[in-house]
Order: sequence, then C-alpha cells, then structure tokens
Amino acid sequence: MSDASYRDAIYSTPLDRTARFSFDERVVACFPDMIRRSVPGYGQILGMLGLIARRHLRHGAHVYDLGCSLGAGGLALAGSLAPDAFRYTGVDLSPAMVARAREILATECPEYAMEIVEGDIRRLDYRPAGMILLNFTLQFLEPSERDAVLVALYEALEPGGVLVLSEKIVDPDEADNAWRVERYHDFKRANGYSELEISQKRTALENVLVPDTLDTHHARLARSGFTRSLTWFQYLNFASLVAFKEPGIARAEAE
Ligand SMILES: Nc1ncnc2c1ncn2[C@@H]1O[C@H](C[S@+](CC[C@H]([NH3+])C(=O)[O-])CC(=O)[O-])[C@@H](O)[C@H]1O
Ligand SMILES: O=C(O)C(=O)Cc1ccccc1
Repeated sequence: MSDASYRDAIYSTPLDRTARFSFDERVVACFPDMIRRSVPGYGQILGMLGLIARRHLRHGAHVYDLGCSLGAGGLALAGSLAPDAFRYTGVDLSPAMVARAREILATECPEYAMEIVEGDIRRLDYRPAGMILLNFTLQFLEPSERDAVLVALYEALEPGGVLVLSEKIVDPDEADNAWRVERYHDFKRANGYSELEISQKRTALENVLVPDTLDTHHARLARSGFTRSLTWFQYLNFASLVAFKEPGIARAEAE
C-alpha cells in the first residue's frame, strides 16, 4: 500500500474465534485511525514530546522510539525540533510496521537523521541516548520481561537523559477501575466503535496487552535505577510518565 490510511473496521464483523491481536498488515493499514480512536490522549501525548525534548534533550543527542509503529514519535519531534537537534532510531518488531514507517519518514521528513530498525526491544544492543520513548509498547511485553528492558534503558540513557513511558493502566481499586473502563468504552462508542468491535477487540487483547498499575510502573522505574519518575498525564485508563537519569535537571530548573 502507498500513503493511504484506512478506517479501522477489523473487529466490525463477527469472528468465529477472535484471534490474538497482532500488528500485521491489516492493522498497519488502519493503524493511525485505530490508535487515535482507541487511545485517549494519544495526540496530546505526542504533542508534548517536542516540548519535553526542548527542555531535556542535549542538542544533537540520540533518541530511541521503542515500538515506534509508524514513527509517530519521530514525526512529532521533527515537527518541533530542527533537523540537527536530534538523531532518531525507531525500533519495531513488526516487519509490516517497519516497512510503512520507513516510507512515511522518507516522505515526511527527508532532511532529518531518522532510521527505523526492525528489532526486538528485549534484545537490542542499545547505544547511548539522551531520550527514550516507550509509547504504549511496554504493555505488550510479558510482565516478567519488563524489568530487564527498563534496566537496559536506564543503562543506555546518558546522565540527564529522559524516558517517556506511556501505557494503558489498571487501577488496584476495583470500583475505580470499573468506572474508568466503562467510561473508556463510552469513549470508544463516541469515536464510532460498535459494541461488537469493542467486545471482540477486548477478547483479542486478553493476555496480549497486560496493563500494570501506576504504582507498579513507578516501583519498576525506581528498581531499574531511575531516581525520579512522575506521572505527567492521565486520561481514564491511559497514562504517561517521565523518568530521569541523574543529573536529570531540566535546563530551565537549573538556570
Ligand atoms: N518486543 C518488541 N520489540 C519491538 N517492538 C515491539 C515489541 N513488542 C511490540 N512491539 C511493537 O510495539 C508497537 C505498539 S503500538 C506503539 C505506538 C507507537 N509508539 C506510537 O506512538 O504510535 C501501541 C498500540 O498499538 O497500542 C507495535 O508496533 C508493535 O509491533
Ligand atoms: O483498543 C484498545 O482496547 C486499546 O487498549 C488500545 C489499543 C490501540 C491500538 C492497538 C492495540 C490496543
């Protein structure tokens, strides 16, 4: 496919046995529509990346976007930073995503130093980086594999570096969690998804997308070496955190 992006209708017809969700060609073809209609705050989170980079990223530093899908994190940075401000490596496990992301970056920002690598973030040989994006990716790893990845990312970050971690989350309070999930389903209905689409996708994501609590995320970040982490954004059961490697002092704060 070329530059078209289709409306997500993957779960709109009854499926005998809903297959496990995977990032295949069908998902790639409608991914921009799917993620915008299914992730509350997705656009707002992307919109902040450039502003966070302006405060925390050393000029010319390397940025990783792990589980980059179509490179939206890189496009967001390119939208607010000059071509010499950063070098970007997007990494994704899905060959279909990687192929499409390369086309998009070549078309949208040819003057930027941006590459897409097909790879597994659990096994990558990380180079030093000033900023690492994990935008809705950690949630797809087995919970038992998450700590080791965070430790590797902490080690790859340069002192003063920043990690942005965005995730679907679960609330330990059952009633509060139920309220957020119900309103999330309302959010999906308001964005045009039917009851069938909502319920079939929910089944397809079972044991594939396993959300943690915010406390679990902050505790994991602390165990991995991050001396400071905070939740900067939450919209229903979706949140984004920042974590800093010492000396993680923003330029404005240091002035
Ligand atoms: N082990 C892995 N190694 C590399 N990639 C992986 C792995 N597991 C899953 N992925 C990749 O992580 C991405 C998650 S989507 C990220 C959105 C993007 N960040 C965005 O800002 O648009 C989130 C979502 O769809 O909810 C997919 O492209 C997977 O192939
Ligand atoms: O649609 C959902 O239920 C989600 O949790 C968000 C999402 C968005 C894109 C791919 C997989 C999950």
